Amino acid sequence: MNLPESFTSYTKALIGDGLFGKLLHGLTDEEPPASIRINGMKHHIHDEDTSRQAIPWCEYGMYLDKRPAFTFDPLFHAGHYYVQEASSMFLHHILKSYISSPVIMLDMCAAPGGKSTTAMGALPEGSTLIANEPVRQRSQILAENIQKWGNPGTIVTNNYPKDFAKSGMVFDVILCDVPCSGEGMFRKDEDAVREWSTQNVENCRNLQREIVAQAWKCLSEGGLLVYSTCTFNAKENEENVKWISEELGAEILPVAIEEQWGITGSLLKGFQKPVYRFLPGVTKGEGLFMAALRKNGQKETATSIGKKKNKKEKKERNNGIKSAQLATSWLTAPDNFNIAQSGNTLTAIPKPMAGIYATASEKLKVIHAGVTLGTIKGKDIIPAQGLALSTEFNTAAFPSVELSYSDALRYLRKEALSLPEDTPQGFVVMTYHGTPLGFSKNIGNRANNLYPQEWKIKSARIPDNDVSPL
Ligand SMILES: C[S@@+](CC[C@H](N)C(=O)[O-])C[C@H]1O[C@@H](n2cnc3c(N)ncnc32)[C@H](O)[C@@H]1O
Repeated sequence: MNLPESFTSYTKALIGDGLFGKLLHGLTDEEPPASIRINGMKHHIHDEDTSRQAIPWCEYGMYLDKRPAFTFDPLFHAGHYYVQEASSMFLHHILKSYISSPVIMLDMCAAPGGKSTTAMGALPEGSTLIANEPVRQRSQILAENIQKWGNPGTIVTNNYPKDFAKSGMVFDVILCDVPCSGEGMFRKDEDAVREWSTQNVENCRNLQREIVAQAWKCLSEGGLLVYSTCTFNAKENEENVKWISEELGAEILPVAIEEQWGITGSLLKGFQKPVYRFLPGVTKGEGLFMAALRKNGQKETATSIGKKKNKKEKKERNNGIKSAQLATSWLTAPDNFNIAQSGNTLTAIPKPMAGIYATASEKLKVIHAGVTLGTIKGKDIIPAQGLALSTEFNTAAFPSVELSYSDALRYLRKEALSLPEDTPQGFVVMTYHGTPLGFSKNIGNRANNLYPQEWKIKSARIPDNDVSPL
């Protein structure tokens, strides 16, 4: 790896020769450790499994001995786990340290969804998360990953931070996992090395401050801001945290850590505040920086938004009422939801998030919310992929067909499958190891594969054996 000279000289001066030697070894001689994070709402972790190499700062995280081709694991597509490098899971530890009752959280820079799904595993039940991504194409990937995860308490938006600042919405917790110069990605992504420059570090720093300044306007008094980058330099890290503290008045919060985790503290001279840096070669994970900050002031929660009623929401609910009666039987606890109709699409919105959903629909570009139930087509409602993957899905509402490993991959490649002869006509859930993958429509002589075109596996290869790490 050819590290840029100005990166090397700056970083050496910042972290010292000893740490730099370890970092260099980590970047050039060590394989990036493979790790996944289990979806606790879909998959049970067996405590007695002593072979599991736990990630100490996240109860759902585990290191793997090798990196399987996750694409060929149907359970990966069904949202049983997320492939995430270990350092990023530190967000779980921060949220667990400071959040103990339901909150409304905003993930401002959320695609592809690693930290949003981490947050969902850490926040108390009854919380709502808005996962936002301003880049349109990336917001679609985010919506896909959020739906695979299957937690109904999520809204996905496609907006810029200034849109949130204008919306008047407030949040108890905001994560700014800001775009950065990506030094922490050097060993995984050669483009990160090629694209690095001191000018880009400066540009990133300015953009990061802009994002945080807008986010700050949406943070409730007493609210928690988590600032995060995947880069090493102090300009985008300590200097920004110092700026947030001095210019915006944030309190920098300590998080309990253990020495053997190998997390490095502040490297900026004269700034001895609690911040957390993960260096390859020192920590078992990729490069990352995180800090927890509090907006000082009288504690008030954003949950009051959830109590606001909105005319638009009521109208949508009334329009959808007939089809809604049918679609609610598709949920395990329909009484916990309101049904919203937008165009021909029916969506189930958890009652505690009704108010925030209404406000978000009015002020922001919402591209996914709650559980997408289906699309009305004539007398039919075509069940949605999001329903099949939701943790709220009542699987008993449809007949199901259990697929073999190779058929499951064929289904995920959107190939037509022939179903057993005794399969009833109509919509059928395709399962693998009892887990829903999606729907087909059995029309007698054949079955239409309803797996979303944009989600399908593109590779034609089918491994002989199941590659699942679970
Ligand atoms: C570090 S990545 C986020 C990774 C994500 N949090 C995860 O864990 O999967 C930063 C994201 O910020 C988005 N972004 C770019 N410009 C932005 C802006 N002006 N405001 C907010 N986000 C922006 C990028 O498109 C990118 O998806």
